[in-house]
Amino acid sequence: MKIALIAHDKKKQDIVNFTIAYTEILKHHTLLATGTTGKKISDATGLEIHRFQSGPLGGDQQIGARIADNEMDLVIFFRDPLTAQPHEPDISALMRLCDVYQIPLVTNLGGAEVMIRALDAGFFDWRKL
Ligand SMILES: O=C(CO)COP(=O)(O)O
Repeated sequence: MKIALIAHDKKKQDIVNFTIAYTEILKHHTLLATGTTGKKISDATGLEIHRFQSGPLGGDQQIGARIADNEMDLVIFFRDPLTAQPHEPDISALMRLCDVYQIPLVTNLGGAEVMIRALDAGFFDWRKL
């Protein structure tokens, strides 16, 4: 599966910890990320990650484009709900496209914990249809 990994600055340590914990599952998938998030994850885990631009510089939109092209199966996006983001329209657009194309989206650690187990259990096989 093609999985997007994104985290706002105050959530980056959370996504690093999450990917360390689930490296054994994630290494079997194609991983893509916004720039800074991807660098932190690959430095911490050694996972191979395709990195787009940083979020504020267009990375969210690049991931949105992949969704529109049916080239993304899951979006794990650790959002910071307590800090205003200069690129909020890009973030909204990315989440909107997940809804347009029925792409599973989780926006916090709790959702990600459930989704990664579902992924490992084969619950994403419908995406191959
Ligand atoms: O801002 C982001 C998502 O909206 C994340 O971008 P970075 O991973 O480049 O920090």
